[in-house]
Amino acid sequence: MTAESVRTPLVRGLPVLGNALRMAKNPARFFVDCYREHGAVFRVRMLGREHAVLAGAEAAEFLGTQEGRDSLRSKEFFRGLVDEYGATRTLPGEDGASHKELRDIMRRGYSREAIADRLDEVVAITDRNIDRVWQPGRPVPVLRSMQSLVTDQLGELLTGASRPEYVNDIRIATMYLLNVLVTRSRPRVLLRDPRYRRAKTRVLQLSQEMIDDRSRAEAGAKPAVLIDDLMRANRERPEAMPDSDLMISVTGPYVAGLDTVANTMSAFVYAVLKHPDVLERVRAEADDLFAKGSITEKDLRGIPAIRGALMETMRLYPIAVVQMRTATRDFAFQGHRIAAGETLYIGTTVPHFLDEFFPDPERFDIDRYEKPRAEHLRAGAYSPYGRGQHVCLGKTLADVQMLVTTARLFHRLDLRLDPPGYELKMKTTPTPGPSLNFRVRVAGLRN
Ligand code: HEM
Repeated sequence: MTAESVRTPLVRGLPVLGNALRMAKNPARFFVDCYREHGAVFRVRMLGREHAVLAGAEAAEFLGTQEGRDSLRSKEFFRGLVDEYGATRTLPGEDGASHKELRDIMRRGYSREAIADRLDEVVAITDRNIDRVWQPGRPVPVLRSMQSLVTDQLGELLTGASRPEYVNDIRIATMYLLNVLVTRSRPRVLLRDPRYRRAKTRVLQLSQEMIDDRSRAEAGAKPAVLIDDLMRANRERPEAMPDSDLMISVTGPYVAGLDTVANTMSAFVYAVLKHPDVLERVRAEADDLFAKGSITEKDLRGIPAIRGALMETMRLYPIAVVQMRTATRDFAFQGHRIAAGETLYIGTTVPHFLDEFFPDPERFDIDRYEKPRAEHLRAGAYSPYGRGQHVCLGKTLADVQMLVTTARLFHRLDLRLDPPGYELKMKTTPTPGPSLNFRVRVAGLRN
């Protein structure tokens, strides 16, 4: 059988809508079910458009190979967003040398360096949010509270100032941009919605404010590596970072970090509260971690239960279920022919749910990641942060942020599900995560 002769199956779906409803309901489950039924390569239809899907461990590995880099690109998926903001390019939408140039400008700002020496500040920001929102006796809407907390943290760490007054605008603008322009799961006409127009204006205002504030910052101001590096590039190499691109780049941490981190930490709270044995271990470790007051990055190596619970949360509740790409040329994958110009979903998180990689995959088992099991280390098995050249630039920062924040919440608070037997409902746009009505009750302060 020649490579070109393998027929790629088309997943059955509804007229016009295709597979959109099934996918919208539970994207992770949808791609796993299709993989089980059709194998590693199949086609889906969404609202009249057909997309090829490469799924599983080999597809995840493919993203990191030279052939993968030469055959796939991200540009088309971010073009609409770049145009909407009058920019020339944006990191996730560039490929090859242009992508490397932007990634090099932003690498330091998004690295662990941005957070490593500031863990006590992360704790202090978490505490001020706990004191404001997570009060004993009160039901707490988890996702919204996490969104405020994350905005507060990322603002301080990456841009030098917290801007809680913009959290709703960032959230609304990001939602419309991802749904309409990136995933294209909603019609373009929605960009005329006054709610979006207002949020967009406010986000542009936020960008300008951040740039102006940082220009005026005096010596001794809090470090903000990312915004400083972006502004230096704008001054010294305006061809690489023109004003228009600076405006969109300074809000990058919010767009990339707000939903992803808030969703993941909300799912973490649910999963830990749902498993009393895990809760006990998480609390014990968190209490030890904060027993001596100040914490360092080294201390985070000694919290295997919290780390395991976070990794398990990211396995079972992935934020980026697939990576979207366009084929730059004709190529073959496992005998299936993909034509230049086709749009593809790379199902990198499908192995998260497969027994051959994670035995008893539905079980929330926080000990999978320690040696000798180390189930995540098998080739292509675990990809919560994506794969290949666009792999999450903020992943180390995000890991540290989430470990410290969740440890602090469980150290300080006696949280309970509200109601006690609550079963998590998920939202799927703009990114999958716990629904807005997920609440916990603060039964008391532990510390
Ligand atoms: C739970 C937390 C997070 C998850 C699951 C996550 C996941 C991802 C994934 C899957 C991608 C790749 C998308 C693709 O290939 O198309 C990505 C890219 C990116 N992420 Fe994250 N992310 C998280 C948090 C953060 C945070 C906190 C930041 C920074 C503040 C950040 C910054 C970025 C950037 C800048 C990119 C673009 C990289 C590039 O295109 O080269 N992420 N993230």
